[in-house]
Amino acid sequence: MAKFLIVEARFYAHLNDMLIEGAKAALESAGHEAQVITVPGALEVPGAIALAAESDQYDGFIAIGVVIRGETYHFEIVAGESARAIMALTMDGIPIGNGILTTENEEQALVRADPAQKNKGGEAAQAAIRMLELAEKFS
Ligand SMILES: Nc1c(NC[C@H](O)[C@H](O)[C@H](O)CO)[nH]c(=O)[nH]c1=O
Ligand SMILES: CC(=O)[C@@H](O)COP(=O)(O)O
Repeated sequence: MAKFLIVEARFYAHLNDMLIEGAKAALESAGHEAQVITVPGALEVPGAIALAAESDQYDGFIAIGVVIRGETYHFEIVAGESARAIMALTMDGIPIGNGILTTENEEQALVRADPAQKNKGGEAAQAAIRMLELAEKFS
């Protein structure tokens, strides 16, 4: 059994609840443990993962959040920089699945957050599980 940390950017609570439900279901069905911590937004997720990875308390990580386009360029920064920083951590060998949705509107986010529809939270958890398997295989 591995220990995963779900790092959620709790900007849209009702959407996060669905994403976390899907992620936890995927982890539990694979026999793994899940804990959840919360940060304000997607820009804080990579830093929180980096801090938690440094603690050596967890085997893998799932980033959860929702970034919905508003009126300004800020969407590009939040969506792009959180993804870029998470990818950088992945390239450092930290097993991470990225379940941060980046959508044009809430309707698109709802379909992707819902475990009964596109289940992006479960998808991110499965990615993290696979990356941990590879980290163990190549260590
Ligand atoms: N607009 C969204 C944000 N913005 C907040 C940033 O992520 C960050 O918390 C702030 O800039 C302080 O550093 N975050 C989301 O997760 N989703 C959004 O739609
Ligand atoms: C993704 C965002 O940062 C967004 O929610 C902010 O909205 P706005 O660009 O209208 O300030």
